[in-house]
Amino acid sequence: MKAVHFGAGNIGRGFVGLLLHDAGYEVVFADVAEELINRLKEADSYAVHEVGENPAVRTVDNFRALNSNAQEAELVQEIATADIVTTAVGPHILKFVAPVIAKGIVAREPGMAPLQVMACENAINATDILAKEVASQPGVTAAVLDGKAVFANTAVDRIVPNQEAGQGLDVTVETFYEWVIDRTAFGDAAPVIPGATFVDDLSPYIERKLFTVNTGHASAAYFGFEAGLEKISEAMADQDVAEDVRAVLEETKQLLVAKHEFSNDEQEAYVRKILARFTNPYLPDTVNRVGRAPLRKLGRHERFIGPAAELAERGVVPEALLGAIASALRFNDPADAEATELAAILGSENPSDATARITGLEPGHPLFDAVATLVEERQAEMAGTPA
Ligand SMILES: NC(=O)c1ccc[n+]([C@@H]2O[C@H](COP(=O)([O-])OP(=O)(O)OC[C@H]3O[C@@H](n4cnc5c(N)ncnc54)[C@H](O)[C@@H]3O)[C@@H](O)[C@H]2O)c1
Ligand SMILES: O=P(O)(O)OC[C@@H](O)[C@@H](O)[C@H](O)[C@H](O)CO
Repeated sequence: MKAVHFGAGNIGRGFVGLLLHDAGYEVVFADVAEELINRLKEADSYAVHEVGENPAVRTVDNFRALNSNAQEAELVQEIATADIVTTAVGPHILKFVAPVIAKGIVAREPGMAPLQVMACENAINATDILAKEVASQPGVTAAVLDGKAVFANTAVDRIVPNQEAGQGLDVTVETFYEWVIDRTAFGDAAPVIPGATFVDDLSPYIERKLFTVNTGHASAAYFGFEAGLEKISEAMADQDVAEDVRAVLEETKQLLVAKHEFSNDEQEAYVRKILARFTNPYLPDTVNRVGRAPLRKLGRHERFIGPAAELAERGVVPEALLGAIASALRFNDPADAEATELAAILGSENPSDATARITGLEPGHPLFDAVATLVEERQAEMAGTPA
């Protein structure tokens, strides 16, 4: 069995690659980072260090690696003969990996089992985004894809921080993990991945994950950044930050319980478990990594505006989420390209236009004015004049 995995970064090596390896797949990593790919080509194995409660070291071997820019022809052949394709590249990168995936699908021999494609990104229905990109490639139609590939949405959860320099290919991760996969896409031929959970309806799981783990995580990052703290565990040790994060997760809990079939007690237990994960002192995770790409995180269906908009539509003023959104607007890490772009938008557009551009909210939406007020306040702060 063979899997081609795009993105040999933190979650690629520390989670998806590990679980596919443990499921018996040979993994072909495809990445654009030349040095990383060369290291993978030269290595026979790497170690995944699981830190926290019940620490363990796992070994990943039986992999190969390809540079997806320089070795496209080889990559097409690997995809043409693979059982599975997964990605962990970031939601905005899916459009760049779609062309080679499309070529690989088109090159599959008639009679082969369909390629099973799963995007493992932090976004609602990321695989649908990838499938749409694949289907829009020249020469690819629904008829061409029919029978040659199936696309399944997934939710992936494991905190994998940026790795220390000098660690080589080895990855430090938390012990917890969860990979939930939409079973319905596969008919009766779902892959066997012992570490994954297959469900008939993914939407409660992906929303619970994104609006609890990622909403809470990003809140800790932005509140922590504002407080001048470096690590997520330090942010969570700060009483004010911890209380603010808790308040945000109370609001998303309210939405998730109202919307899905999670009981209040079940969601409360989930929240507590997630908060405990953020405090893991063995995990060197930073507010800069977790807060990365604030424009993506402030998107319409993302971890802040998504739940806040739905609460507002239900007549609830999401005070704590608005506090986190205000904090996200202040994330001005100079090393983050999206933080720079965010500052440029705030510096050049009126509050209403900037709100629409940053969040995708439409004027007239019940959340719009509250966010526009935060935008205006942030603009005044940046200009050094009170709003
Ligand atoms: N790190 C985590 O804790 C975690 C957990 C769950 C989900 N995720 C999601 O997984 C995805 C990847 O996150 P990460 O933390 O591993 O990031 P990362 O930056 O460590 O890894 C991304 C990798 O993708 C590669 N890449 C970029 N463009 C590419 C292209 N065109 N073709 C092939 N490879 C390309 C990069 O070189 C990099 O190695 C994101 O969507 C993230 O939200 C991350
Ligand atoms: O990957 P992002 O940028 O969407 O979010 C940053 C972190 O919150 C994220 O990577 C978490 O560590 C992960 O989602 C945990 O499962």
